[in-house]
Amino acid sequence: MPETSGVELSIHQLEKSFGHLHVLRKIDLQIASGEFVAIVGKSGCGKSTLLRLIAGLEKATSGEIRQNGKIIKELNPQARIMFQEARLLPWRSVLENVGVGLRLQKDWKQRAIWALKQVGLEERAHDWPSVLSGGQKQRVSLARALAAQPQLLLLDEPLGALDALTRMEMQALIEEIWQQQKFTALLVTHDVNEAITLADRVVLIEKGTIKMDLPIPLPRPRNRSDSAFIELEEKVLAHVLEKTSLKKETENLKSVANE
Ligand SMILES: Nc1ncnc2c1ncn2[C@@H]1O[C@H](COP(=O)(O)OP(=O)(O)OP(=O)(O)O)[C@@H](O)[C@H]1O
Repeated sequence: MPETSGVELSIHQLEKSFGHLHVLRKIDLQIASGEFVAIVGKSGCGKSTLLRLIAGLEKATSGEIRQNGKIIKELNPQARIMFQEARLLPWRSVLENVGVGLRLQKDWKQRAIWALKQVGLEERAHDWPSVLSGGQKQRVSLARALAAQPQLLLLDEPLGALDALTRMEMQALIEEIWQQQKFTALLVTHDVNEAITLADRVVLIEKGTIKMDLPIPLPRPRNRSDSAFIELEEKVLAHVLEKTSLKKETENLKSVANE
C-alpha cells in the first residue's frame, strides 16, 4: 500500500453548546499536514467534543473547521477515529472487523491484511476478538482505522485502559506508523507524559478554551528520562494543575517516589 498524506486543519472561533452548557468557546487552532497534536485537559473540559466536531460527528454551534480549506459540514471522509474501547464486533473475525468499513471495495481483504501487518497481528486474522488480550484488541482497532488509509487519525484516549507496559508499546507503534504514513494525528489524552512522548505540540484546554499551545521540539523517539523532556512535562503539569496546593501535592508525591 502507498503511504498516505495528511490534511491541514484550520479551526476558527469554534463554539459548541449543548443547551445551556457552553462546552467549547472561541477555539482557534491551526494544524499542519502531517503534524501530531496532543490535546490535554481536565475531565469534562471538551476534548472529546472537539474531536467529534472534527470527525463531523457533531455540528458546531458557531465558528468553523476547515480541512484543506473546505468547511467540514458532515461526516469527515478523511478521518478515522480510535476510542478507549476497541468496539469490535464479537461475531466477526479479526480480519472482518478490520475490513468492516471497506466491505464494498473489491480489495477489502488485501487492505485489511495490510493493516493487520502494520500492527503486527496478521497471524491472528482468523481469530475471534474474544480470544485477544486488551492490548491486541486495541491493535485491531488501530488496524481498522488504518485500513481506510485515513489522512487524519483521531485518537480519543485510545490507550487509557491498557497496562503501563502495553501502553508504552502501543505509543511506540503509533509513532512508527504515523512516521511511515504521514497522516495528521490528533490525540486526546489525560496522560501528559504520553502527550510529550508523541506530539509535536501539546494543546491544553481549560473550561472550553485553549489555555496553552506548547511546541515539543525534542528529537524522536523521545527519551522520557532526558532533562528537557522532564522540564516540559513539569511545565504542562503545572498548567493542568493550576492550583498551587495541587502543584505542591505533586512535588511531595515526587519526592516520596524518589526517596
Ligand atoms: N451529546 C451531549 N449532550 C450533552 N452534553 C454533552 C454531550 N457530549 C458532551 N457533553 C458534555 O460536554 C462536556 C464536555 O464533554 P467531553 O466529553 O468533550 O469532555 P472531555 O474533556 O473529553 O472529558 P473526559 O476527559 O472525561 O473524557 C461535559 O460536561 C459533557 O457532559
